[in-house]
Amino acid sequence: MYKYHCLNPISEVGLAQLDENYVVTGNADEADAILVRSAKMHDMEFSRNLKAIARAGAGVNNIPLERCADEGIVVFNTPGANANGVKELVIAGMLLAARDIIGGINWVQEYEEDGDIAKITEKKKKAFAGTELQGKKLGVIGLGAIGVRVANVAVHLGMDVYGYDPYVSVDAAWNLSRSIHHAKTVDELYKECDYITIHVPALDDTKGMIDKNAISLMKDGVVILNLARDVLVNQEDIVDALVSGKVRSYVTDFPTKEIVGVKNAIVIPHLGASTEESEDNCAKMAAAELRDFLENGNITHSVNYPDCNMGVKGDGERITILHKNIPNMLGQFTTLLAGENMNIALMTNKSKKEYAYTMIDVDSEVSADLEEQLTSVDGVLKVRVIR
Ligand SMILES: NC(=O)c1ccc[n+]([C@@H]2O[C@H](COP(=O)([O-])OP(=O)(O)OC[C@H]3O[C@@H](n4cnc5c(N)ncnc54)[C@H](O)[C@@H]3O)[C@@H](O)[C@H]2O)c1
Ligand SMILES: O=C(O)CC[C@@H](O)C(=O)O
Repeated sequence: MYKYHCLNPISEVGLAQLDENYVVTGNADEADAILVRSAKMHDMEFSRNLKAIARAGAGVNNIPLERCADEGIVVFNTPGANANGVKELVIAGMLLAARDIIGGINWVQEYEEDGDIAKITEKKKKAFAGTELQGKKLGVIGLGAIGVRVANVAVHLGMDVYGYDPYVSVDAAWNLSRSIHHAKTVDELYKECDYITIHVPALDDTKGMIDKNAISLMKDGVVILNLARDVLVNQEDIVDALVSGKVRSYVTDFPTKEIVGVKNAIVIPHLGASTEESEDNCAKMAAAELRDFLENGNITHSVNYPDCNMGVKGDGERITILHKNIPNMLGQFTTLLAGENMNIALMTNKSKKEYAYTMIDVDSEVSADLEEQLTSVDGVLKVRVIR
């Protein structure tokens, strides 16, 4: 029986996949796995029993990834599972910036009781007029699950689209419309585009990438959209640019104390992934990743350990070892198994940066003593025997 703990509400459709072998617990310290959305986990202490954290979503900047890796906790995310939801909100954001739809609706509500509303409307509506998206240049920074979808749909809206992503994956490149211009530098995109939307993770080299220097390269009256993370855009610089009129509108999914209430900031309360479909997709993928890891030891879509798959565990026992990616680990493991006269039926080892994972199927029972010896090998972070 495995225990899981939810730090945020997780869609029931996903949780339903955790069958009779799973029970929810309100106590994170006794959980084998944690499911989370945006709850901040940096200050949390993790119990030795915790094996995995699944982020039902894409961004993992709320989780201390390296500390988890050092403590032998595998962190998963759900790539692409909410990308369509975010894409649709980006398009809505562009439309809200192009015309003063929000101002117009608010104005109508003020006249709710007025019998002459139809007549006044025709007089006043010009105050809320705007422009169309067709024919405008859109720059997409980050061509991952969301960026590719936004770029492709913008092409269908008649926009001239520029994409920038120095690390674009082969899959993403295949999915990208051929009519999208490849910006070789982000500065080129800044200089060309009327709308700029950012879809990169919050990393050391992306935090604050849209600052006063970047903004100074952009066209006067540019619209910037940020449905990725607040920290990607320097908050003081964007406020200054809105006040001066250099930036016509800033659409963000991240309310901060600096941006809320600033004229021409369209601030959405982090609704990008808040659709039934995205919530279900993320929860289903997260639950499936956790099950496969807890029951078979397989790792899919981890952000701090390598992906590794030896299929469904058979009748024999499976040893899984999370360890540092340093020389001679496999040699030490196999020597210890040989010392116990154990036959290895199947073995896989994968590494990712400083961390590695070894899975070993054996034909006989793993003793507590062998488990202890494997755990004591220098560089081993966690050993688990799936029986
Ligand atoms: N508002 C929301 O509710 C919501 C929902 C999902 C994701 N997000 C945010 O959006 C981000 C992107 O999501 P995704 O699903 O598209 O992720 P993804 O991992 O599929 O794509 C990210 C892309 O950014 C690129 N990239 C990384 N560094 C870059 C740089 N310096 N310059 C240009 N490109 C760079 C990567 O190569 C990758 O292609 C997430 O990390 C998350 O922070 C927000
Ligand atoms: O869980 C959410 O609502 C937001 C998720 C989003 O920020 C993500 O990075 O996937």
